Amino acid sequence: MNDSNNKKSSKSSNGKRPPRPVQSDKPGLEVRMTAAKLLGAVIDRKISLDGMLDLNQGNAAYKALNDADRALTRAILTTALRHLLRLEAAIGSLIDTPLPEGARALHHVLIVAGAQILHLDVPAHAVVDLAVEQANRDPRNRRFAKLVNAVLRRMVREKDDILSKTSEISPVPAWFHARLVKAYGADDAMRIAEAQLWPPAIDLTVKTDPEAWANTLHGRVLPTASVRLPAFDGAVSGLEGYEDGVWWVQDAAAAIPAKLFGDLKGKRVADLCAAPGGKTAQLAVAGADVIAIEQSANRARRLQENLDRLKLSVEVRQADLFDFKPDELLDGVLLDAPCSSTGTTRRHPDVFWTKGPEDIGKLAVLQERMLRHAITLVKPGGLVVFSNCSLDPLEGETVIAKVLADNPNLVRVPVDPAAWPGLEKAITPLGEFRTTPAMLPPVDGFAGGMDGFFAAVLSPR
Ligand SMILES: C[S@@+](CC[C@H](N)C(=O)[O-])C[C@H]1O[C@@H](n2cnc3c(N)ncnc32)[C@H](O)[C@@H]1O
Repeated sequence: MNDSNNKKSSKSSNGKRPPRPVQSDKPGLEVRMTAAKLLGAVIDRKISLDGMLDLNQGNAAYKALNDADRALTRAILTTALRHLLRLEAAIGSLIDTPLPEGARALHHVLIVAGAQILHLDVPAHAVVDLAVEQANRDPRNRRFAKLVNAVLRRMVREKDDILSKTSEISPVPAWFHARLVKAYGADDAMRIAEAQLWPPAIDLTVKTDPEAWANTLHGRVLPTASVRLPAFDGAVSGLEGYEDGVWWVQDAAAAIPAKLFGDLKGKRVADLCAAPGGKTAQLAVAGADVIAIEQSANRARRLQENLDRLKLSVEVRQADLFDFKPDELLDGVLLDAPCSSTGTTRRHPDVFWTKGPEDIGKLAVLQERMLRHAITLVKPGGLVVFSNCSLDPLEGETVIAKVLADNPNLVRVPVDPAAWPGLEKAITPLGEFRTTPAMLPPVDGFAGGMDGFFAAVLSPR
């Protein structure tokens, strides 16, 4: 260690002051204050939770917490966002008159406390105590401190009754629930909406021998050949095989699109929206000669780091896919297009509160443009796989139908359900993949569910 590392300095090596820890004489208070502040940023200002929880560029108060407090803050926030609508209904049922319109800070304190009382293993009396303290310390909330105390104490007493009464409410916003009903019918819509409350499992894609890795890691092999891990608390980077780069984390549904190419040995393939690279890695492991295109410089860097860990050789180009023209037409193109991500809300429960119907429409237009470009890069008889993690047909089935409608030389190559035992129900009559979070039921102590994904295969003639 060199000398400068040992000197105490109020500035970090880049000359900026390090974030100041939140001063609090009450243990646990800074966690709740940070959680309430970040909850407000998501639901009132549509700021992405992942960005705020990033350890490099994220929120200063969050970064200043210790590891255990950060984990608790994250747990409170994901729980509060998953259950937001039911928590709001619960709080509404415990007060005589609705909270004043502008009392957002008070709303956030109550939601943060409610999420812990109803869903987390935190001593309830401590939760109430901290919420009252939080209210007292904020001039906007001080006059409501007694109300906070009364509402939360009742919530503790009537927990079971509240949980049962609010279980009828769809956990997803009304605009999205209506879209689910239109696409999947009322029963499946409620099943899919409920499934977004399930904490997601961790799935791995392994380079070879999923059975052996499932044995080693006490996991189970899924119909996608992914290895699903049992619930555990630690970091995946501590598991066997991580350092050696023999597997990577990838939801089972996300592992499907790259497999739809079939045999890729010796084929020249482009992955047009590549980072962080789960699908690029699959293409390379399958023996393709891969060019990975990624527009964002940060994400292209992360893609390269991930490929380096996996010891995979891929040509990474930081570029806009619309500027990419290969010297010769390719055997295959994967377009895993940017989307509303509504299929990943178990993992990213802020999506429903940061995105709206207008985003779905805009993204569908972009996806269609991207697909029209992608099909020009492939030789006749080659394959284009189009995919994304949206649950909305506007970003999936409709994009494919529109592009097929005015390209008479383009055909859909239907996926054969017989090739996907255990996932036959995820293949539509037209031969497209449509997974939802309500698929893959829980088995033998393993969590159920998979991301909502759409994938279709096209071929120019
Ligand atoms: C859904 S993510 C891709 C996930 C990736 N396929 C995987 O499996 O890890 C979409 C990616 O497309 C990138 N992207 C968006 N617009 C792009 C464009 N015009 N050209 C190239 N990449 C783009 C985004 O930066 C993002 O990294």
